[in-house]
Amino acid sequence: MARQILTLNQISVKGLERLPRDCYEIASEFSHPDAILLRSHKLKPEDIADTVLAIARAGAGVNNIPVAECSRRGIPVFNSPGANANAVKELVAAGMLLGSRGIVEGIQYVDTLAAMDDKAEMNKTLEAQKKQFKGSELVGKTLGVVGLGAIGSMVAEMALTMGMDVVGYDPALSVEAAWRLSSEVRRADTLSALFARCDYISLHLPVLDSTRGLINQELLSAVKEGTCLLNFARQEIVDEDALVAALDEGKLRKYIADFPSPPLIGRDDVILMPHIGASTDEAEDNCAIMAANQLKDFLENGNIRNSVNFPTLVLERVTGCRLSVTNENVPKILGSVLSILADENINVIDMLNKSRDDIAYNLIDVEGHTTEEVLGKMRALEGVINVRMIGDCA
Ligand SMILES: NC(=O)c1ccc[n+]([C@@H]2O[C@H](COP(=O)([O-])OP(=O)(O)OC[C@H]3O[C@@H](n4cnc5c(N)ncnc54)[C@H](O)[C@@H]3O)[C@@H](O)[C@H]2O)c1
Ligand SMILES: O=C(O)[C@H](O)COP(=O)(O)O
Repeated sequence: MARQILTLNQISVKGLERLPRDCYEIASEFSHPDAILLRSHKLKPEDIADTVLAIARAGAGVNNIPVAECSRRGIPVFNSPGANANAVKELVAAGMLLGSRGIVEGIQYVDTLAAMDDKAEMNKTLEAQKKQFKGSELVGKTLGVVGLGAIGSMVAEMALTMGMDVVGYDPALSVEAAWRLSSEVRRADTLSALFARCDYISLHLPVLDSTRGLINQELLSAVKEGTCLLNFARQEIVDEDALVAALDEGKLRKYIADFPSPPLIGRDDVILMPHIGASTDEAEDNCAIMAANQLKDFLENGNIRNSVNFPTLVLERVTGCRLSVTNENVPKILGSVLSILADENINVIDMLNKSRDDIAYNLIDVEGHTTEEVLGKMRALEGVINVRMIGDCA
């Protein structure tokens, strides 16, 4: 029977093509889907049917998904790290240029000349007025990058090639991300040290409980006078009252962001875009392909790559029948699962077990076949969250 994939946003066709129609039905309405594929749709716990085995986010941020609830229910949530990083980097480059030159103001001024039909008069007027749109160059200025993951590291690299000095701050930097980073990026030990010395600051960290409102009044009051703050990460990372105060006081010269909000719209010192950081053909394709591939491999093989709540676990198939077991990360459960198989004379050929936070996940390849009754015994064990037969088990 074909698996049903519920799409809650428009997903690039190139990604959907990874899910062949003879094995997958894809639609924006299913009452009992096997999986959900989405972008920024705000997913409520009650909208996740009991049949859902996995959720894939074609994009980076997963703050629109109730991840803790998914973990409790044993549902892996996947994202597509890095797949839209270049798109965001390019928009940040545009944002920095919009912050350094009177581009937006100049364009708006030119639009006011539409009624002037004398070309010579127009030239004379704008040559006289253009001094108000003078800016400064990025070369030699200092950019602070907060969050040096997939996007932040690319933004840092781009700024270096534009002749800027780059300072970075990331207390949770992964080893992989550190290897990607240019040695020319200088390290700030604290956020306030970064805020005190940069002409431009660009945010590239996720919104988490620990980062919500991170850019607060204390930091913004210590910012170098005339700094331009760029936020292409998430609105919630910046405390809006503190931001407005810093702009009103002239501490911040400009705020350039991908997240409009009523108190910010219409201000001369704010440039807002409608959350288009990842809206390029290339990023939409890359994210959808990565998300669909990960979903397919999970549904067909139980493998987990790029999950935000499950451990990475990939096991080559050696038999037709594979079992996946998700359980609370406590002792003895795996032993009990294996005892059930042993009692049934079912031979284990290969297996892998990994844990992450409160979740343990196991793939067990068995010889021959197994039955729903055996799985029922496993499901009845205390601490087992779900058990799935994958492949030719019946
Ligand atoms: N505007 C857009 O359309 C758009 C597109 C893609 C991503 N995003 C946002 O950008 C965020 C980053 O994306 P990414 O692909 O670079 O993710 P990533 O996971 O590769 O990098 C995030 C980095 O932030 C760091 N970090 C975590 N907490 C931090 C803290 N308190 N201070 C400083 N750094 C911290 C992490 O260690 C990591 O290195 C996403 O979570 C998403 O919210 C926005
Ligand atoms: O986190 C992300 O990947 C971005 O915010 C992109 O969101 P989108 O897929 O809705 O454009």
